[in-house]
Amino acid sequence: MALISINGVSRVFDDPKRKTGVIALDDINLEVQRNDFLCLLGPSGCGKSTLLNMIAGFDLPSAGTVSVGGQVIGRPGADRGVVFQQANLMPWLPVWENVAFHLKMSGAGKATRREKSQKFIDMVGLTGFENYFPSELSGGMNQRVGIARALLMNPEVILMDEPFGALDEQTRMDMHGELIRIWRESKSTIVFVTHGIDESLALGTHVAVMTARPGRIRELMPIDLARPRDPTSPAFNDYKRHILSLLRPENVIAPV
Ligand SMILES: Nc1ncnc2c1ncn2[C@@H]1O[C@H](COP(=O)(O)OP(=O)(O)OP(=O)(O)O)[C@@H](O)[C@H]1O
Repeated sequence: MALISINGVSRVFDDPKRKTGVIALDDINLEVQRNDFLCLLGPSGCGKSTLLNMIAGFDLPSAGTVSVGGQVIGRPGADRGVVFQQANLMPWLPVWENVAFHLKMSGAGKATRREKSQKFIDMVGLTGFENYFPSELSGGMNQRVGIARALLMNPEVILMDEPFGALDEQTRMDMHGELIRIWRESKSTIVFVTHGIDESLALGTHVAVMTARPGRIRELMPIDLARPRDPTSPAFNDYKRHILSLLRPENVIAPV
């Protein structure tokens, strides 16, 4: 059985100003297996975040269902960890307290929080920075704290909404390598929103290409590329050309 099942999901937002509705998602059907790394790829406004928010339980479909582990999602839960574009850390708390934030909310004592956070601080490569504050860290390091915070709850699924969108190119590429290592070590299942074709091909075991207005899945493709992935390889560029043809069907690039 798939870990995540999205069945006939549509989402219509009211637009009271224009007295009409915006069809953000139209009849989405997708399955994500345990340990998949699915990238949701598409142009701005195609409904990627809306779909991710429904898996997270922040929003509900207008029609259809989203299930995780066989349970229909109706609200957020500890089985789903979320990482946003901004790490949303508490600036007044050191790294280890930010990582253990959800444990504090559930009433765990300081010694337990400190101990449990260490494994994940080590996993994201922040050993030695436990007592630093977010303002003392780079953007990439702050995102690592956000990832460690999501991992600590041992979620079934990690949901990431353009988590590296605000990082420079070099840091983003470094973070791709780190995330793949973390994904393998933690044996997690990841759904990752991006509008970057290269990013989706660097990361995904699968890429779901979406089209805009109304948002639909144009194609779900398994990515059969060895890791570490080489963005200059012919196979990588074959995938890229195919994705471009899906995103811009009127503008197909001839093979070279
Ligand atoms: N709360 C809302 N109320 C009304 N319309 C909304 C709301 N949230 C999203 N939309 C609309 O739904 C569509 C999809 O938005 P969404 O943010 O999911 O797209 P996206 O693919 O994640 O875009 P981006 O890459 O720019 O973040 C857009 O047309 C957007 O304007």
